[in-house]
Amino acid sequence: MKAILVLNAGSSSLKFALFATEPALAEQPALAGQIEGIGATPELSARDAAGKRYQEPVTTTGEQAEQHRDALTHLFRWLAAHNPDLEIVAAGHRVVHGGERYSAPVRLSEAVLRELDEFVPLAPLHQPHNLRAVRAVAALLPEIPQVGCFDTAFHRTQPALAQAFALPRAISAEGVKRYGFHGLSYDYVARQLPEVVGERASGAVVIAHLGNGASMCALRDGKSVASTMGFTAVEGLMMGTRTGSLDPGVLLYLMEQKGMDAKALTKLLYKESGLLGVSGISQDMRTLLASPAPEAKEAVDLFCYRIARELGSLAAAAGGLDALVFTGGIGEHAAPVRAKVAEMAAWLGVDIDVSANDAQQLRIDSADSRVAVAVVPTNEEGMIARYTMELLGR
Ligand SMILES: Nc1ncnc2c1ncn2[C@@H]1O[C@H](COP(=O)(O)OP(=O)(O)O)[C@@H](O)[C@H]1O
Ligand SMILES: CC(=O)OP(=O)(O)O
Ligand SMILES: [Mg+2]
Repeated sequence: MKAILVLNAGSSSLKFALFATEPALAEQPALAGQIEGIGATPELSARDAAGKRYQEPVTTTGEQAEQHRDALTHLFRWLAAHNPDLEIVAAGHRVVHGGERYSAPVRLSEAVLRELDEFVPLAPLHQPHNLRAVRAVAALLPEIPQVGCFDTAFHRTQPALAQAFALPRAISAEGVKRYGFHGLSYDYVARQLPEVVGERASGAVVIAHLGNGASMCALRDGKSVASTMGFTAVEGLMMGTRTGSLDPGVLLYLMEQKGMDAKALTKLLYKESGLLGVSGISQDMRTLLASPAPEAKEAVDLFCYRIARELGSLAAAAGGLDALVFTGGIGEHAAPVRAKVAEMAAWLGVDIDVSANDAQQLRIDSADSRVAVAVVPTNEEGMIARYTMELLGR
C-alpha cells in the first residue's frame, strides 16, 4: 500500500494517520491513532478502517527529544508490521504557526525549518513539538518528502482590520498581529458545507471548533474574515486548560502584586486555567457534564457563555449569520453545550431541534430557525493528506 503518513505532534503525544494514495487519495485513514504519554509511560493506541483497535506499550530512552525519536521509530516498525507492503511516499505535518510568510502548505527543508523555529515562542504548546517530529522523520526516513500544513494559513484572507491590534505601529510591524489557528479544521469543514447547508455556505457562516483547544471563525464566501484566536492560541474562547481572552490588567496585577514571571504566567494561562481551572476537577468536557459538582456546572456554563458572546461578535464581522456550525470533540459530541449556546443565540435567529441535537444529526436546526445549524465532524488529518498530495503533485 502506498500511503501518506500524517503527523500531529504535541508535547507528550504523537497523533498519526495513514492515508492510502492509490487508486486515489482516501478520504478516511487506513489506520489512525496516537502515542500518548511520551516522557512518562508511552503507549500506542490505534484503530484501522474496519474499526479494529490496537494498544501496546512503547519503550523509550533518554531525553525528551530522543524519546520522540524512539516513539517514531516504534511507530514506523509498528506500521510496517501491520502493513507488510507499506510504502510511505510522503509525510504531512500539522505545523501550528506559519507566521506572516506561510499562507499555504510548504515542502519542508532544513532552511524552512529554521524559519519556522522563529515561531516557537508564539506557540509554545505546539510549534516546538511539531518541528521536532519533522526533524525526527528526516533522520529516520531521509528519502521521503515532508510537507508542513499550517493552522494559521487559512486566516491569511482576513481583512487587515481583523488582524490588527491597537498597538504602536513599530510593534505591529514586527508581526505582532492576530494570526488565528485551527485553520486546517476550518478549511476542511468549509469544504463540506455546500453539501450540508447549500447556498448558505457562501453567506455569513460561523464555525465553532471546540476541542481541547477551542476557537471560532467567521467566514464569508467560504473564506476566513475573523477568528477568536489571535497572536497565540490562548486568545478568545475558554479552553480545556487555557484562559482564552483575559483583561491584560490581570497579568500586570499578577506580575506586580504576586511576583509572577513569564514562565509562571505561561503555565497559568496555558495549563492551569480554562475548564480545569474553573472546575478544579477536570479539563475533560465528558467528565464535567457527568459531574454533579456545582463547580463543574459553573465551568461548563462559562464555556458556553463565552462561545455565545463571541458568536455575536463574529456575526458582526461576517455581517450576519446564515449558518452556525459545530465541530471538534466537544462541538461534535456534547449536545448540552450546543443546546446552551443555541439558547443564548436565539436573538440571532438560532433555534435547534432538540431531538436532532441529541441524536448528533448533521443538521440540528428546527423548521422555524432562521439560521442553519450543523454538526460537521472535522478531519484535520484528511486535510493534511490532501494538501500534501496536492503540493507534491501526485
Ligand atoms: N461524547 C462526548 N461528550 C462530551 N464531550 C466529549 C465527548 N467526546 C469527546 N468530548 C470532549 O472533546 C474534547 C477533546 O476534543 P478533541 O477535538 O478530541 O481534542 P484535541 O484538541 O486534543 O484534538 C474533550 O474535552 C472531551 O471531553
Ligand atoms: C491551535 C490549538 O489550539 O490547537 P489544539 O486544539 O490542538 O490545542
Ligand atoms: Mg485540536
